[in-house]
Amino acid sequence: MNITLNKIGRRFNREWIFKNIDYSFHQGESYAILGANGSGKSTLLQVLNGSLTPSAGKITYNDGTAEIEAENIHRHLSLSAPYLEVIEDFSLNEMINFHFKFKLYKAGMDKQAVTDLLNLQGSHNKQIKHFSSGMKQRLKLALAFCSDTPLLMLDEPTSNLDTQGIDWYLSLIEQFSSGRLTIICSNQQHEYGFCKKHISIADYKS
Ligand SMILES: Nc1ncnc2c1ncn2[C@@H]1O[C@H](COP(=O)(O)OP(=O)(O)OP(=O)(O)O)[C@@H](O)[C@H]1O
Repeated sequence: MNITLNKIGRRFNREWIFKNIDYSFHQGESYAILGANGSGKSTLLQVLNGSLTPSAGKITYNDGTAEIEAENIHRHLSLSAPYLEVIEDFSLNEMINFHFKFKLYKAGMDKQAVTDLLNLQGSHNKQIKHFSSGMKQRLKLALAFCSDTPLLMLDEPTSNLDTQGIDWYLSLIEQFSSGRLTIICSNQQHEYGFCKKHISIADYKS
């Protein structure tokens, strides 16, 4: 999947969060969207994933053979973000079943492999509302990484993770990001150190 931004801007009421972004994201590359708290990283990610419309400019998605409509881009992407909720009343088992009704497993993965990856074998029937914040974060990441989509979008991927969790996240990057277009919103170097391309929101304020 390739994404092309042509003079993209987004405002809330009268306040422009960013303006005039001309940029191309390419399949197989990893990008970090960087900036201070409140600068507009999540807003840009939401524009990129089709959940917010741009206030100016044009966004184009192309899978290498054809253009994809913005309203259909959600089928091609996996997202992990603080504002993306898991279903608290579901058990782990139900959450995994539910998620993979809409997405295919990455090659070699199935429900057992996802549970093994989470290291939560004893928690199949535990309700997600009883998970710790770190366990919930691991679940969101595992669902995103293990879904067979060309686009992987991660907003603050290591929030609520301890040192071990951060190493685990980096191992998922190694194992599951190859060949995908990966876009990460972050202001923590350990989350995006492997990204070769950086987009600084501060460059698009005027
Ligand atoms: N729905 C909304 N209505 C009005 N303003 C909004 C809305 N969503 C975001 N904003 C504003 O847009 C700006 C950018 O917010 P955004 O969440 O994109 O920043 P961020 O860089 O991701 O921040 P953080 O690092 O704290 O997560 C902030 O000033 C925020 O208050």
